[in-house]
Formats: sequence, structure tokens, C-alpha cells
Amino acid sequence: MPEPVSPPSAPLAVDVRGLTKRFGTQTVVDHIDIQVPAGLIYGFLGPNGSGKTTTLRMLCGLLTPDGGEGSCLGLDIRTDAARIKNQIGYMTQRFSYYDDLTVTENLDFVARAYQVPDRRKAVAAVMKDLDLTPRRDVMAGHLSGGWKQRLALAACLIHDPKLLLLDEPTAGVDPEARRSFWNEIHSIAARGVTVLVTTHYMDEVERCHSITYIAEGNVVTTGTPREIIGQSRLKAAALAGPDLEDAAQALRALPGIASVAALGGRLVVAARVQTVLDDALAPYRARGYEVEAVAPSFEDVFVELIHVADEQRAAKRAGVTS
Ligand SMILES: Nc1ncnc2c1ncn2[C@@H]1O[C@H](COP(=O)(O)OP(=O)(O)OP(=O)(O)O)[C@@H](O)[C@H]1O
Repeated sequence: MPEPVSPPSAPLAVDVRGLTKRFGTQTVVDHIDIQVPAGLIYGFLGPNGSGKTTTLRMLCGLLTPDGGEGSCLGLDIRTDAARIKNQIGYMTQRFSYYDDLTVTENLDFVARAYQVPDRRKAVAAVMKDLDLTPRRDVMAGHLSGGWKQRLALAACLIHDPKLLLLDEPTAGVDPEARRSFWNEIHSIAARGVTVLVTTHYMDEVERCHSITYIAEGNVVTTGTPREIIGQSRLKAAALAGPDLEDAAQALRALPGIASVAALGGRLVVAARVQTVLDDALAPYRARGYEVEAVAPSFEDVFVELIHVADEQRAAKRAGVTS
């Protein structure tokens, strides 16, 4: 992965603390802190309904927080919402463009809305950057999913924002389009634009310089992908041999086994305790199965960290200090 442009002491493009949002009696974002150094690609992950979109909307001034404070591009999220909106690009889950306008017409429309000074030049430049020029006269409604996604990204970039907020930009597009979209994100970041991106795809974690994972509106973990794997106590091993489906069922039934997943013709088995994992796999090893130690998957690590956070909360409630 390309190195981030940001030195460790870079200013923060996003710096919010205690961000909280309630809808009725439900607290959907609960005292979240996020610090995103300028120039990084920052992943914001969590299960469905965990509060990612709500957080992004508070960052760009579309929603007023019920608690917390902070800044986006150095501007106060509570009092400078209008200026923030002009300096960021926000790609929502529903790509916004007009199906019955061409690529050029759509981008010209957005450029006009942002009062971009030389619209023709700006539209041509962003189309060139995102390889949209050969499709400039195609109706947006006739584009494939991957090209629609690029058009939506182009629309977010037309006013030269310093920060991009991308809400599940790769949901529902094919793997090749996802890969090329991520390459595009890296090129944009290399030009100094900070990118905060939400995703469900665990393989995209490694495309980010740093991430925060949330669950039920709370931060579960934050760090670089490598740091996050390092925070986990999970041990994992890959098992190869016959009748893996039966093996998976048997292993899942064992106490202390955190997860069993079929991956690339092997079973990846994870447990918190190495001896539990070794004991579970010993009978297979004895029968000639191949067993190889591997790094746990991000998905397993996140599930594990959620369990650990739940346990810590339960222990705290019970008055036990760990
Ligand atoms: N305007 C609203 N009024 C009431 N509840 C809302 C509103 N917006 C979001 N919610 C609720 O807040 C919770 C968090 O939603 P949010 O969209 O922020 O989650 P998310 O992590 O982005 O989920 P997803 O990945 O599915 O988009 C959900 O339970 C959602 O139903």
C-alpha cells in the first residue's frame, strides 16, 4: 500500500470528541472520539445500524450533535456547518445524479451548484482524472454500477474538497470495480486529500492507513490494521484435509473455539487460548490433516473485540475490576 502523505505530526482533518446523537430514546452515537490526520485514508467500520452514517452527517454539519464537540478541517462542527459543507465532498449511500442527464451534464450541474469558477475546465479535469472522458456523453442511467460510482465520486471532487467523506462507496459494485475504485481513492489521497470512508467489506480494512471500528454507537477499537490485529488475543490456524464441512461442524461445537470459517479450500479456526486451539486441532493433525498457524481475519478480530468490550462492561457493572 502506498505510504500516506501525512507525517505523524500532521494537523487533524477531523478532530471530534464525545460525539453523541440520540433519536428519541435511542442513543445511536454514544460519545465517539475520532481523530483523522490530514492526508490519510481513514476507515470507519461497523455492523449495520452501528451509527456510521449518523456520525458522518454530524461531521459535515448535516445533523446537529446532542453532545460532544470538535472540528472538521479546523472549522467548528456546531457553528461552521455551512463552511464545512463547501470544503468537503460527501458521497452518500445513494449515489446522487440524474439518470436522464449525461455524465458531462451531471457534473456541470454540480459545478454550478458549488459555484465553481471555471466550470468547463473543472468538469473536463475531473472527468479526465476518473477516466470518465470516453463516457462523457452517456446518460448516467445507462452507466454500469462501477461507472455510476465513479460519476458520484467525480461529483464529490468537482469543487476541489480537502476532505472526502465516502459512505459505503463500494457497496454493490463488482470486485474489479471495487479494486479500481480503491486505486482511485489512493491517488486522490496521494494528492493530499483526506479520505474518511465507511465500508462493510473486511478486505478493505487493509486499504486504509488507519481505522476506527464501532458497534452500537461505541468505539470498539482504533488503530492501523496491523495494530488492530496486534490488539487481539485471537490465535488462528488453517486446517486442510478431507470432509471439511463435517470438521467445521465438530469444531464449532467445541468450547473455547471463537470462530470457524471456510476460506480458500481451508478452514480457518480461531480461539482466544492457544492450547484450546491446539487441543481442538490435535485429532485432525493425528489423522494427517495439514495444520498451519495463520493471522486471524479482521472479521474474527472485530467480533472478538466486541466480546471483550461486552465482557468488560459486564464486569464493570458487576463491580469486578479486571
Ligand atoms: N433520522 C433518524 N431517525 C431515527 N432513527 C434513525 C435516523 N437515522 C438513523 N437512525 C437509526 O440510527 C441507527 C444508526 O443508523 P446509521 O445509519 O447511522 O447506521 P450505519 O452504521 O450507517 O448503518 P448502515 O451500515 O446500515 O448504513 C439505526 O438504528 C438507524 O435506524
